[in-house]
Amino acid sequence: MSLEVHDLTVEIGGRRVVDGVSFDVPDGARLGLIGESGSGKSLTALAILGLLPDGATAGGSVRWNGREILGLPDRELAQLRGDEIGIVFQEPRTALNPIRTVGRQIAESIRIHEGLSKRDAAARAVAEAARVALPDPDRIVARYPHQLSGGQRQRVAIAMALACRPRLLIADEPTTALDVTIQAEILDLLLSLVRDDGMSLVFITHDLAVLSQIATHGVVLEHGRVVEQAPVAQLLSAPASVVTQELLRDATATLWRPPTNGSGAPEARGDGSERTA
Ligand SMILES: Nc1ncnc2c1ncn2[C@@H]1O[C@H](COP(=O)(O)OP(=O)(O)OP(=O)(O)O)[C@@H](O)[C@H]1O
Repeated sequence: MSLEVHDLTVEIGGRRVVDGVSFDVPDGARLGLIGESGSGKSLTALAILGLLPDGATAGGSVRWNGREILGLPDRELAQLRGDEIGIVFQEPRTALNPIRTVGRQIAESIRIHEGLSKRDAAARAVAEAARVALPDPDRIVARYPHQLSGGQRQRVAIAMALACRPRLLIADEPTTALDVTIQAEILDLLLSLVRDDGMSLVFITHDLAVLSQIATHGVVLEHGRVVEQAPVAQLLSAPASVVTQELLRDATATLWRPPTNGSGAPEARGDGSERTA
């Protein structure tokens, strides 16, 4: 199933904050949307998902599996989200209900979409907790979000997003709120889950180092416009735009440094699998 975004615009209060963004995500592809804060990454994702804030309007075209989904009724979009398109946001605290156990929340997202009995969904919740490598899944499902670490909460949010095996995952800065070691673990987890299922991925980040670990293709945004789009290996080794050059300079050195190939130019396999120290 493919996602085709064509000439997408978003206006808020008469201001055009996404201005003619186009990109394709073929079945199983992993694409990164990258840019500085305020460049329009989140609003692009929210427009695709039909989750724009009140007062924002979208134009252009978003086709999912050949079908236009921009402007679909809320009900149909809600069904699409969760059935076929999963979402993970930056701050798992806001995605999780503080007064429900994490097992119940995972089970609910399965029940809504698959119509399982409570008992079957509870059993599946344990399996899904194990799938995202939560420790002691049998017992952790009985805990509340505040009893988990930030990384564990993000694993729960990922379990909820992927429980119904969506074909596309949209992840908006899912590791930004976490410390560097946990960030790397969550990236590894996401990459293996996405690969195992052959899912497509749209991954939003402001960090080229993070992008290089998870995506094969990058779309660089500035002021709501695409300034460059290329395989990640090319963005790393021959960034064409000033924006990408600056993103390369600012990439988190603690996680990743471009290896030198003698000429001083960075190398990358571009499949997102390398993690050099
Ligand atoms: N609810 C809103 N009301 C008004 N303006 C908004 C709203 N949300 C975003 N904007 C504006 O739209 C522009 C793009 O915002 P967006 O959140 O998409 O950027 P971003 O690249 O995701 O940034 P960040 O990395 O900080 O999340 C920014 O100028 C922002 O100020």
